[in-house]
Amino acid sequence: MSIQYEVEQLADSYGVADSFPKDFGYGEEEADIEDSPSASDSKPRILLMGLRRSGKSSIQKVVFHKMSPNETLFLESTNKIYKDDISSSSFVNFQIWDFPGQVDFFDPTFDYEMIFRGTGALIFVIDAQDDYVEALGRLHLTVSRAYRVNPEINFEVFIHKVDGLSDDHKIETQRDIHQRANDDLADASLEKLHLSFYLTSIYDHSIFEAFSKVVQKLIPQLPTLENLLNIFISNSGIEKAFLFDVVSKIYIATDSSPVDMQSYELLREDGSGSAYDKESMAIIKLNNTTVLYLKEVTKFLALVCILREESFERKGLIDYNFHCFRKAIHEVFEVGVSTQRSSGSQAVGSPCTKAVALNGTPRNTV
Ligand SMILES: Nc1nc2c(ncn2[C@@H]2O[C@H](COP(=O)(O)OP(=O)(O)OP(=O)(O)O)[C@@H](O)[C@H]2O)c(=O)[nH]1
Repeated sequence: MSIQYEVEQLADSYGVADSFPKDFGYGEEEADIEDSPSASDSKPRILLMGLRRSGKSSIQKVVFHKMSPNETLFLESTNKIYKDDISSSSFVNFQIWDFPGQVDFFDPTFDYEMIFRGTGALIFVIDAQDDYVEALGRLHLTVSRAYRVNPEINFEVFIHKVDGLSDDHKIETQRDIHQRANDDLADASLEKLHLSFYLTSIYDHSIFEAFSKVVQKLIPQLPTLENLLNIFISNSGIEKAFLFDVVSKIYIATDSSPVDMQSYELLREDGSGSAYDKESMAIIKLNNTTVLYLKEVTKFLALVCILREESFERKGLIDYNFHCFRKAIHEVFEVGVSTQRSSGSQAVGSPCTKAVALNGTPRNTV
């Protein structure tokens, strides 16, 4: 009946927290670009690059700073590298570096080797509403340089502003960009360099979905989180479950059943950060006999489940399983973070008191 045994086994057997990156994304927003390479190496970094006006700053503001898409019309051009450390407000403890469109690799003051060495993912944004020939040239130059410095980088191409394109046009644009970008790589004997493509727009859920996937690739605990979600839903009669970053509303993990876009759009309406605390929960009955169930997992993570009304009759079981699930999630992350923060205020005590939220905020668990 319960999942306690299974989740405990899983949490125990996984080398979990040991693999948590030390200094997982902490850094000073105003930190200088000339950070020492060793310090930069330890901070997982997502770079946002692309031509001028392709939409880089808009993406960052909409996903991580709750800017409404219409407000981005008034964004000024970025003239220097803008570093955004989102670790204090979000589970996603990464730095995002928004690069001005005109970055010049041949400028001797631009130490791209140092930058690429500490990079986890490089997102290259292409404006699909514009002529993209120049962007493709820039993409090739950028990824080939980055790959030579650090072949471990995940290369992600956002074919952006697709809200202005018809469905047919979207597919054709993606096919064409995919083909040309890979042809360019083949010509340079860089077949091993893998590019992932996403169709995105800040005017709908697609930018959140794409960012979720980019971030998930950088979370070493992802398979464990997916396993825990699978165990949780199969023992609780739940159809689909997502672990959401409360602030950005990107999802950190989901169970292994397919993601239905309509569900995801629905979920974006929930989990808003401001009034969110340990007691937070929501049960929303949707008129199509489906229930949306939201619970706090950590200060930065919420579990959102979709289930049938009749399954919800066993709410006691679901709540008990959730309790075990939540405990396991805390265990997955706590050791690495508490080791990392051992010089901080929280003491390493019994398993019930030492847990910390995922980005290091001390808190008590049940
Ligand atoms: N239609 C549409 N417009 C977008 C989208 N994303 C961004 N824009 C618009 O594109 C314009 C440029 O956006 P920015 O975010 O300033 O572009 P940037 O790449 O940061 O530009 P630089 O700072 O010059 O490098 C703005 O007017 C945005 O409103 C999108 O998904 N769809």
